[in-house]
Amino acid sequence: MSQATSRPVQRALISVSDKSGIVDFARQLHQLNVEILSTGGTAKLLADENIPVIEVSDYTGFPEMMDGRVKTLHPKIHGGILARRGTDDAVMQEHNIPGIDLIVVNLYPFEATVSNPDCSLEDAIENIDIGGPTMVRASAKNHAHVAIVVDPNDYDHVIGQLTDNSGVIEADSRFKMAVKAFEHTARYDGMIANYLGKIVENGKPEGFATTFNTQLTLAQTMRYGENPHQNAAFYIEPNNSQACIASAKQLQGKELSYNNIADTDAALECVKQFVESPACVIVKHANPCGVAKANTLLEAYDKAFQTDPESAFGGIIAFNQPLDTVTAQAIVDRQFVEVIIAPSVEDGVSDIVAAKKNVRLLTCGAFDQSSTHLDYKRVTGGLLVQDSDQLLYQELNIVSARAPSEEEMRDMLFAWKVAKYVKSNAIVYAKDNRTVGVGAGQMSRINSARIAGIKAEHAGLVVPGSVMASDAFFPFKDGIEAAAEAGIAAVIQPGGSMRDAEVIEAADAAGMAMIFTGMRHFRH
Ligand SMILES: NC(=O)c1ncn([C@@H]2O[C@H](COP(=O)(O)O)[C@@H](O)[C@H]2O)c1NC=O
Repeated sequence: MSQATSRPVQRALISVSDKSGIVDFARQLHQLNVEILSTGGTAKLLADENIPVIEVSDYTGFPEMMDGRVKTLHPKIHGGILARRGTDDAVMQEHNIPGIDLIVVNLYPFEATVSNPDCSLEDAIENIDIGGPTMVRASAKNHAHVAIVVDPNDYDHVIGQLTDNSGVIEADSRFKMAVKAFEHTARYDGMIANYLGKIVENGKPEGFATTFNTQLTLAQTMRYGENPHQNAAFYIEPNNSQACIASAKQLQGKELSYNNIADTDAALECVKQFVESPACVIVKHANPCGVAKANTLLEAYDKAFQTDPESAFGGIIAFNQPLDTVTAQAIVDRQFVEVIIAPSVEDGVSDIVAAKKNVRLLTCGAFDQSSTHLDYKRVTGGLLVQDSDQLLYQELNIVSARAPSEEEMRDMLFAWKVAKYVKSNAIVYAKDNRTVGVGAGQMSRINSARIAGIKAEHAGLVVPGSVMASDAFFPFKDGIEAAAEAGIAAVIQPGGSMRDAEVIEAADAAGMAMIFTGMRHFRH
């Protein structure tokens, strides 16, 4: 942090596009005897509110020109901001450059402008603020002497500082606001580069930008990462309004760990798929180990738990509807759980979960099914970026001789949704809207099928009559034969193998119904 100046603020420059709160703020500055300089639109607003203000054009002797492209870009402004008080006093005097001690700027709304699909390239370019970021960066650089405010939420803090410290803004505050200012301009330039880096010949943005710029904010540092010898932190995206782990509210319990966050994300994203009736997903090590939907949340939880009680121990439980007291009580009475997350909790739930003070209870708000985002995966030396896997199937094509029954069809669609959230190779056995066995993350599909069978056996669940979902096609008929032997009645899979004919033949030989979805759901 640079050495503090203890000079009171005498002069402020205010130039804002987002004018919320500015009138009150400026009025208070005036009452504190701060002289206010301001640009056209802001100056007019303040003058209309009877706040004494000097227009920047009068101050510099230069009119605002070129449709606002040049307003504050003048040595009298930038000298006043950048001058090192004590070091540059003589030169300031020589060129008649008074110091400007407080800069209040927010930028042309580039992000909002380009979020309109009809925005032209010309409009976008005119909304690239030049004078604003120049003042923001200059004052942030010279935070030893100057305070920069880019966030209307900081107006009260600044007034508090000026009032409490006889007109001085403390060094610590100036430094923090300077960091915020550089974050602000970095994000702003990142958005511009992302937008322009996507522009194709017709002047419209398309596809992926030539560089990847994003700004995530530190939400939490952790005691450790995936393992105790790894340092870790959680960064979140700005302005996130969707129901997700990044915006979830923790009502009680220990601090979320790295693995808690990853697993809660997996559980929540899986349960979000079930909209029509109460559903529960229990996740262990990023894979659903029990999923069910039912008439009540309690029944859904009970069925999900029964799939794999062994694995559910220490699991993460996600619900798609407000958590009620009966279900909360059942969880607390029955099992060790790391995290419980639901859109909201009913009255009394927090008191029940409080009996287990370490259990993390989170709410995430109502689900918005329409929200889409990009998925990122770090590889050494790079980042893989893709659309998130939002779709479910391309078709539901009955390829077997026998058509599935209504119940089989229902269970196959249920199992298919779950399989999307199981690490590949994924095999999900299901019956009556609940998982019967889940085989996850195996290097061969047949082994995932075997594991699903073993899981069902351990839980004492009956496989015969269940359906099977496979996240990708069966390369050989052996997977189908093994499933038939276990008593699987119907199979849902993408299809598309070179040996589809053999696979279908094996299903027909076993009297199984088989659906091709035409869409694969690998998850690595
Ligand atoms: N060109 C300049 O010298 C300049 N100086 C400040 N601005 C911006 O003008 C806006 C405020 O304009 P007004 O006060 O006229 O509403 C602010 O967002 C500020 O960042 C400028 N505009 C764009 O670059």
